[in-house]
Amino acid sequence: MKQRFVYPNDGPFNHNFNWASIFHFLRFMMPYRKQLIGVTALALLGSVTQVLAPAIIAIAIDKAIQPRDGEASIRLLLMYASLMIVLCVLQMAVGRYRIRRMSRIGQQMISDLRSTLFSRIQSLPIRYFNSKPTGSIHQHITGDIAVLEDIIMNGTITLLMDILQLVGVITILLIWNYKLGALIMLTVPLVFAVSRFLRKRIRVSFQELRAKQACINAHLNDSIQGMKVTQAYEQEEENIRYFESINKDNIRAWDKASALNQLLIPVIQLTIVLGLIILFVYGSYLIQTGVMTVGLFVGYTNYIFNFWEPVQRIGQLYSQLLIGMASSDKIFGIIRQESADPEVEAKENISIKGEIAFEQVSFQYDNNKMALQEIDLTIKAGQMAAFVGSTGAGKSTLINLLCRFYDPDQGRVLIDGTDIRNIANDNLRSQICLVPQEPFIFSGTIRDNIRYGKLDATDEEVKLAATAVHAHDFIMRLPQGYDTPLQEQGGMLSTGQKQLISFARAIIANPRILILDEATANIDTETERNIQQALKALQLDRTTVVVAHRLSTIRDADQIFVLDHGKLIEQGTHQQLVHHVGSYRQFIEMQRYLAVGE
Ligand SMILES: Nc1ncnc2c1ncn2[C@@H]1O[C@H](COP(=O)(O)OP(=O)(O)OP(=O)(O)O)[C@@H](O)[C@H]1O
Repeated sequence: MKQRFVYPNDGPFNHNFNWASIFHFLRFMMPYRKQLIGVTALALLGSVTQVLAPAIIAIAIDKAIQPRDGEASIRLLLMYASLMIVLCVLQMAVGRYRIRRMSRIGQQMISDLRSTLFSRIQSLPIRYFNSKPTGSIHQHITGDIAVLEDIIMNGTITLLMDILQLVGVITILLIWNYKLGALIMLTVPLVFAVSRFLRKRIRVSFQELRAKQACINAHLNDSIQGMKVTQAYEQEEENIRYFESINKDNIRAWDKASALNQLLIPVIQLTIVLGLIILFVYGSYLIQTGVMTVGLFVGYTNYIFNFWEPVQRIGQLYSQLLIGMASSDKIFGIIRQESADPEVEAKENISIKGEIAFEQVSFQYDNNKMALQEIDLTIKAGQMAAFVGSTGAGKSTLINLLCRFYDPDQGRVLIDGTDIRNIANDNLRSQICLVPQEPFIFSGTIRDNIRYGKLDATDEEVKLAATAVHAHDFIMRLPQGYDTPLQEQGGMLSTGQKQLISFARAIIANPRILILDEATANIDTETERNIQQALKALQLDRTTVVVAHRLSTIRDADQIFVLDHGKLIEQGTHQQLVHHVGSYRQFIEMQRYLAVGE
């Protein structure tokens, strides 16, 4: 099927172990070290009982069953049986307690990790989000964390117990009869060779599986966000078909990965049979020659299974560890990312008056195309300035630099004469407020949405802000007024109403510099009038920068800057610019023409 959607892959995971991630993971475990040592001790106890059981059976056969000493044998047998019962009960009790403790520690660790990851994501530079599909970030917070959760809760402790069991079994096998022990383990290199052969293939196949899952996530995200467009263009069937195809790809990738992962099992079963043959041939000889007892022979039979069982589990855990390694690589990769403002302590905290200056500013995004070239402009404190220009001219890019979502490649952006790179981001952003083109509505009430601009605002302040931007009347007409719950993206509100709410949110924040990325959407005349009046209220007593699409909004602007292909080509007041033959005049004429046409 033709690839309709392109979701960037997270990149291959080529190495077996990324030491930086392992180190980071261990550092992350440090606060839990005492609890983990406790759980490890319990695991050790569990393994000891597991390892001792076949030895006790072997001794019971040799010392109590074989001698047939009547009552003395029965007493000994009862003693060994009681020992076995005590060991089993101990193993069960310790196992249950260990699992409960480990789940609690694991949950705490995962909860900490999730919070650390979430707070790191909050402080990442905007550039990071441009290069990542939202679905892939979801995958890290949900899917990758779930993988690590599984490994922390089950994988690590099982691995530890299996290793302890192996060490115990090997020690006993060699102590009892080192020649027989060594012979039985002759097949170990064969298993290693096969697992080495499979390792790379398993890794690649699990990596493919992960990529398919990320693709499903990304497509789900796109489909839900773009539902209106999908339904408007009747693309539902096509979307379902595409989803089914990537869903099938996912199943195929899973089949392949799990088939490869299972390949080790028959090899291990074969080695168990080989081990048993060696034991039966050489063991019988040792019994005949009196070197070995029947009890030890039975003990060896049990230990052969006890030896290969953990090897098989470790083999299967290996692929789980590889997936976990890929997940931890992604998670700690994000945590290691530099935040948008890494040297925050060294920065100035200033009280902003509101003068803005761009000094010889040039900038390009990652696509190497110049978005801004040598921009020089100054906006005095308290002025209203407007950026005008055709689509792609660089207006939003200027705003992005002013909010410090990006830093210029050349030149400086200054506020009150200070380079904004020297102002702490939270200090800067607490005094700058951006009202984006697409007003964002969070899940919550209207009151919560307005209060987002000032979390400790009183109900009265919320009402005052809404009144100032002419939103109060429409809010009061809603059934629950300010307590009307809004779903994400504010589905029940009109575009204009959403915009008024985001204006109220801005005015309640009372910033020194207000940036308005004006909506391009057509709105009715009444809402337009409301918005015009709201804008006037917003501009009082602060510097305002407007990215203007409707030129009617900026007639009174103190300065208008006209951009074209990233360059500043005209500047002045409306009066100055309309009397000059240039781009601004062309825009005005074009809008007049379109308005008459309507
Ligand atoms: N995130 C980005 N990554 C790469 N290039 C970008 C990005 N955002 C914008 N650009 C490019 O930078 C240039 C300026 O874009 P910008 O968004 O600043 O224009 P604009 O004047 O605000 O346009 P519009 O009026 O359509 O919003 C364009 O060529 C655009 O393709």
